[in-house]
Amino acid sequence: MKRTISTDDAPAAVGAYSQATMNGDVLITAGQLPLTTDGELLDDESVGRQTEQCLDNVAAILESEGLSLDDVLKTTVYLDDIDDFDAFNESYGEYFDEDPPARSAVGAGAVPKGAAVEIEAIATTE
Ligand SMILES: C=C(N)C(=O)O
Repeated sequence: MKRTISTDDAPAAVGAYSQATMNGDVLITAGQLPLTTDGELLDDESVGRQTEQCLDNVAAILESEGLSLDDVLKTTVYLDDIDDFDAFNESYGEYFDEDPPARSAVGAGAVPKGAAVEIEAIATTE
């Protein structure tokens, strides 16, 4: 049965979606923007810093269910500008330096709220 995840340790949704949903062993996060828990959008920061904030938010959601980034099977990354790929990739690699999850990264052309990057993850408790 589906259940929704909500934690104050990650930014609130900016629309009609849950921070994450879970069914059985599988947790799926919503796309995380570079928002702080106070709702501040780090759109003036570098793409590397924005990537860190997105992944900090993913990690906080996972941790609210006793999981960590090590439990991530797959991420999907939306870049406003695919030319930011190398800078994004450098920061991303600091979070997943061993046995990284599968990943898709696309140049989306635009990301909500004018962010440079949005990251979602699928994780499992298994
Ligand atoms: C930021 C989002 N995840 C959304 O608007 O769906």
